[in-house]
Amino acid sequence: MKMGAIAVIGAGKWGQALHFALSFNQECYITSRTKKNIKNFVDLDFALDCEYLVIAIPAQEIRAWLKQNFKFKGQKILVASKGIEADTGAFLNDIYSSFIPDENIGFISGPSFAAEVIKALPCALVINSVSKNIYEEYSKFFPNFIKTYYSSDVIGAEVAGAYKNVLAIASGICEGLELGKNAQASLIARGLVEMYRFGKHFGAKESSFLGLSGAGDLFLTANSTMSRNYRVGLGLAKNRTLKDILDDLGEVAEGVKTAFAIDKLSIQYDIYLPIAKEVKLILEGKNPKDSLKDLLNK
Ligand SMILES: NC(=O)C1=CN([C@@H]2O[C@H](COP(=O)(O)OP(=O)(O)OC[C@H]3O[C@@H](n4cnc5c(N)ncnc54)[C@H](O)[C@@H]3O)[C@@H](O)[C@H]2O)C=CC1
Ligand SMILES: O=C(CO)COP(=O)(O)O
Repeated sequence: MKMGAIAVIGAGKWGQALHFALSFNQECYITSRTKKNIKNFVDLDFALDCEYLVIAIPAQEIRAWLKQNFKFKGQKILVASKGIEADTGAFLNDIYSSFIPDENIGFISGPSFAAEVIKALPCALVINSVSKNIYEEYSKFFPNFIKTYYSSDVIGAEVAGAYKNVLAIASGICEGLELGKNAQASLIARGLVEMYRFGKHFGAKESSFLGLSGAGDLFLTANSTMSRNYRVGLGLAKNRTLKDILDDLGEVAEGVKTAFAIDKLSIQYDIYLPIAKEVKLILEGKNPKDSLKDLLNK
């Protein structure tokens, strides 16, 4: 194994932004399914032999990708994806845990549009891991325009990062329906309560929802057309079909599949999640105006 070497796996928007940021203090490699003209682009085998691996592929692809490609030989993983597996309702940490010991896994969370990170604009992020060593080792790799914090609340970070994408869809719908800023702020605030209720069920800490991973990322994503999930919501409110919206987007909007995962878990564990439920129903074709009426009267 190449000790001390770092590689990013997945050269989408976030993978490329992280590669850019992680190249400030050291050489950082990057790989993806198709060859790209990026500095230090390497093949997958070269990347998998690095001690530090930042994985930025869509949540729904992770299990199959790990099965097909990954062999654990002591690598330290930083998970950059935000989502819950739709088919099973599995959290990403559970998926990674069956391939890699928990002490070798960290999750990066917090408000971070790739388009701003790749311009070296400042932001603050959280590295979440049961092992503080993972935070200490990874935080040294980050450039000085990114401040990193440590948290051991892996499930809190995971839930917050995944749930805010669903709420960003709801917030985009709110703007698309021209319901006004009062409605949008009400939706986001109730969304925060809802995602904490969900997280608490799985043992997440309240502090994660009050900080960068929860409120920070939610306020960012649910207030900006820079968010792909928000733009999905805008399209749904304008009665565009989901297929049409996603074809146009050409990038992943994790909230779409995650809405189904959350709904599955909400039924399985009997957790009251009215906003996520309506997002899932709208994705299945319910008229957003009917969802609004139902939310106001619940
Ligand atoms: N774009 C952003 O601002 C941020 C994105 N994220 C998260 O990072 C993850 C990736 O997002 P983006 O890079 O923005 O998406 P993207 O749509 O720009 O790129 C996804 C990349 O994953 C690759 N990919 C897809 N399926 C794959 C597979 N089976 N095996 C290997 N590679 C595969 C694609 O080729 C593509 O390069 C998502 O979970 C997203 O929520 C997190 C923070 C910020
Ligand atoms: O997670 C993000 C910012 O923190 C990116 O959000 P979108 O995937 O909605 O663009």
